[in-house]
Amino acid sequence: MSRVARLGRCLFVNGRRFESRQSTLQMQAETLADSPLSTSLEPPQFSMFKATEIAAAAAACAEAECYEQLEQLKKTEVVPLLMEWFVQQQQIICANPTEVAAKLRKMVAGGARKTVVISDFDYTLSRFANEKGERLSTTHGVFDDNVMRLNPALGQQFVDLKNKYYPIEFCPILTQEEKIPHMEKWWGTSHSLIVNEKFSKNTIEDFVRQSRIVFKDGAEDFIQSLDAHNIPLVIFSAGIGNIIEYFLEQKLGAIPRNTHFISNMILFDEEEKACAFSEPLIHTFCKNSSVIQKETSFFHEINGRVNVILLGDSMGDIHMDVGVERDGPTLKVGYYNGSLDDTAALKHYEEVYDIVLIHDPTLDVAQKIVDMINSTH
Ligand SMILES: Nc1nc2c(ncn2[C@@H]2O[C@H](COP(=O)(O)O)[C@@H](O)[C@H]2O)c(=O)[nH]1
Ligand SMILES: [Mg+2]
Repeated sequence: MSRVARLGRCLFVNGRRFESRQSTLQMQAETLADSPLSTSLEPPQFSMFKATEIAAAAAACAEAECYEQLEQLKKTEVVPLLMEWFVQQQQIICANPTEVAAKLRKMVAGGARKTVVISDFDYTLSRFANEKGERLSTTHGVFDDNVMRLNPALGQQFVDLKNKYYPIEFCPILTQEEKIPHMEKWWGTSHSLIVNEKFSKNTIEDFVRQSRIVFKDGAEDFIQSLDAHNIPLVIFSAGIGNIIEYFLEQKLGAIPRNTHFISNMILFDEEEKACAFSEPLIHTFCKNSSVIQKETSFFHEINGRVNVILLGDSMGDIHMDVGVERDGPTLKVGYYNGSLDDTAALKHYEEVYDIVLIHDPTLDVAQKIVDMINSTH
């Protein structure tokens, strides 16, 4: 006759812990009902109940847990359907579908309450080019465009900086370490031009209204669907956070409650004139925990959100999840805006991003992933 005992939610038969829930459930129903429970391992209050009542409680508890796990498994049945859709899309490259499917299963099982989205802004939530293939603006680029109209000499300085440093940023030969001093020089010089000109908050808001920043198709719906399901959105940008805020206010009417920013912020004086930039400087190659203030106000909101969806367009975006304390998966979705002939660059994106989107002007993939997570809870 086997000796059966329960400790909390664990079941022991002859001292050995039973792992499988199904067999546990079956065994509990059959075994506990007629075998004397070893009271040596049972908490004293159990001794007041008859074995049959304990058996029924144990079976019910295991059944509930087993049911919950079966429900969790059912939820993840949607994952193969999404993977099938990925495979059918021309613009999607998924180098390791098995690993992506495993991450998606964990995210679906965890649900919206365990999920956080960390996204770059320039050329990730915003479009890289318009339908004619013309390059659209970054948040810094708002000054390139507008200052040229008001003060051509100063405007040319912004444009010269971009023409000099943008090729360095995306140079396939220089290492990130070799690029960093150039990035610091670019960001520092352009921020100094803005502060020295003492642009007012109103002027900058007008610049945004007249800028060539364009949301990716579906970006408004994506951001609002995250807010509707209480999924935090952390916009981690080496651009200018104020520009992103003004852009969201102008496009969405208000900044959704769930949306938070880690970015370079223009500081204004009492006359609302630009007087400084926030520290530390955030450039393309330091988008990681080293620039996150430890007591960031919204950290309490993302605490416990173990599953991360990371959206980026550059190699500098792949470590934006570093610093979020957790043990869940990060699903990295990368927008590739480069040339299809540049096979080395494309291969590099496939190595660092789980899903690579080729010249994709939409948020469709990210929306499908979030919809799947939301639909199963
Ligand atoms: N036109 C300019 N673009 C700039 C300048 N400084 C930086 N940048 C670009 O911004 C993005 C970073 O933003 P992120 O949201 O994508 O992290 C970076 O890729 C640079 O190309 C500037 O002075 N002018
Ligand atoms: Mg970007």
